[in-house]
Amino acid sequence: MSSTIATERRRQTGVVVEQVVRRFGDRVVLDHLDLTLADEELVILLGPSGCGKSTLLRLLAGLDRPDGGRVEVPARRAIVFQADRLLPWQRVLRNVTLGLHGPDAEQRALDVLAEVGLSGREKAWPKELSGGEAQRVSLARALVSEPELVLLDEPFAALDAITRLRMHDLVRALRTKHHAAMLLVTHDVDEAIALADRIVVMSNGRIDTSHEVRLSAVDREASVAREELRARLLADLGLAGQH
Ligand SMILES: Nc1ncnc2c1ncn2[C@@H]1O[C@H](COP(=O)(O)OP(=O)(O)OP(=O)(O)O)[C@@H](O)[C@H]1O
Repeated sequence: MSSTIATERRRQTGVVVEQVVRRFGDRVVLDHLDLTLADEELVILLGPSGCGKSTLLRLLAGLDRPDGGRVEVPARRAIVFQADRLLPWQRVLRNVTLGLHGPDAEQRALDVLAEVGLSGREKAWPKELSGGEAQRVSLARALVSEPELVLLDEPFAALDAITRLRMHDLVRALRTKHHAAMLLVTHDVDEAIALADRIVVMSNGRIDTSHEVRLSAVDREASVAREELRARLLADLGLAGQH
């Protein structure tokens, strides 16, 4: 495999990461990592702290470049971070329309704010929002440009448990509507099981496909299957016996 740098963009959705290497000084954080995402697939990326999950998302977002390997991503991408990163001096609506062009930009922003349950809050300032509302604005901002790929870096980690469950329902609803592929990083095994089409685990700078899990609605609803999967994922993360 050659290690030429070739970050390609293409029209289709879906993602191909092939033999990607990223180093920081002497430290190899991504070590010939492979990952693909199919069109409209929701993949959850689990992995211990510091293993390189955010580094991979930043590469896919185009915020960083690999030292080797190949990254193919769709042209329209959006990223949602753990902290909302809203502009505090702009109202909610303007935070969503930023970077949008065209006469229908405002209407599109209002529509997507309605989808995330924030109709009527468009004139609020970010500081007036709860953590859950601010993250819903972040989701609206990500989705308003109709991305083919949405990257979510621990988007709900700072929220309380009930708000987090509501956000899971919202993500499921938004997926049906927007048809984007999604790659979501989390430390929360239950969040992974609740949302994923496929769960992948990263360790030692790679994703080991022998540990990946595909989930059907049936697996998700059958409590025995869910408990087995939970135990297995915790073991993969080196957290066996913890809850
Ligand atoms: N710009 C940078 N310069 C130097 N080192 C970096 C840089 N970005 C990331 N690293 C290092 O790369 C490693 C992986 O970081 P990364 O943030 O990708 O991990 P992570 O899996 O997302 O961790 P966490 O789950 O704790 O958020 C860390 O050791 C980090 O210090």
